[in-house]
Amino acid sequence: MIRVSVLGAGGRMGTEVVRALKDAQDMQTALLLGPDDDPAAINPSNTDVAVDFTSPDAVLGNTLALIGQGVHTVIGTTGWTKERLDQVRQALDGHPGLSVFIAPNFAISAVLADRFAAMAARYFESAEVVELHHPDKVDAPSGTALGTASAIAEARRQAGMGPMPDATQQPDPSRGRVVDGVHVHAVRLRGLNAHEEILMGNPGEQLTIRADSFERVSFMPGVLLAVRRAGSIPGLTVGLDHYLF
Ligand SMILES: NC(=O)C1=CN([C@@H]2O[C@H](COP(=O)(O)OP(=O)(O)OC[C@H]3O[C@@H](n4cnc5c(N)ncnc54)[C@H](OP(=O)(O)O)[C@@H]3O)[C@@H](O)[C@H]2O)C=CC1
Ligand SMILES: O=C(O)C1=N[C@H](C(=O)O)C[C@H](O)C1
Repeated sequence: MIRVSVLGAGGRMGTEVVRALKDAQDMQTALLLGPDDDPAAINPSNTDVAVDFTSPDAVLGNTLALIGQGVHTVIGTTGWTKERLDQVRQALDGHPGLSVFIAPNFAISAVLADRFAAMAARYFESAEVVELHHPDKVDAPSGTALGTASAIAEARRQAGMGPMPDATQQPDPSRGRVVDGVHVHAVRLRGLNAHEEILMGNPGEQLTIRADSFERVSFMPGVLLAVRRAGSIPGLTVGLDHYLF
């Protein structure tokens, strides 16, 4: 049995993870932590894998604490930057064999959408990303959209493509956040869950790639896969594609 502790267990994702763990034959819940609990309560004597769905403010501190405790960690929480990832890598240096796995998105639809976007990017002059979420989400743009934009930018770089056409000139234009040269737009609307649309255009044609997570259960197969694979790739791994393709 894999003993799994959950940080953020009372949240929207944490609740769903606890439910999924109860249904998984090969897993058992260990500690369930909320914002007032000390992540250092989690250690190898009570936990094989810790899962974090907390908040962008809390996740780095939790991760460093869990590395210090020598516990494999699976993270869905957003808020990662290059600098923060470097801090995790540095902390892992002293812990050979330990793994930290971060997935901006655990839904297969979103992972595939990203992959398709990276494949398509070199063939289109223009590309923009629109993410649409429930209005209780604290960060914008979504971690998924940031990853998608970077993947598109990298594919364009590899293909030797220049900047996208854009004649916008007014002093205070509304064109979303520019991530690595790719415009990313965020919609917050009651009734939505988690959705992403990747738009690509050429003269006279357009490709739209869309992923919809209507319910949080859509993330659970990916979370359970990452828990089962914890420790299989030592160090820091970002993206469910590492376990899927
Ligand atoms: N990778 C993926 O596939 C997905 C990622 N996410 C990401 O997961 C994160 C959580 O989302 P969601 O569940 O909707 O958010 P919620 O706000 O519903 O849940 C977060 C929970 O974490 C708790 N919390 C905050 N700080 C700490 C802490 N230091 N230690 C333990 N618990 C803490 C909160 O408590 P309190 O409310 O009392 O502060 C809350 O219960 C977000 O970053 C979101 O973007 C979401 C869906 C899918
Ligand atoms: O907060 C959410 O809900 C989600 N967050 C993740 C993100 O920011 O990409 C994943 C998914 O979009 C749902």
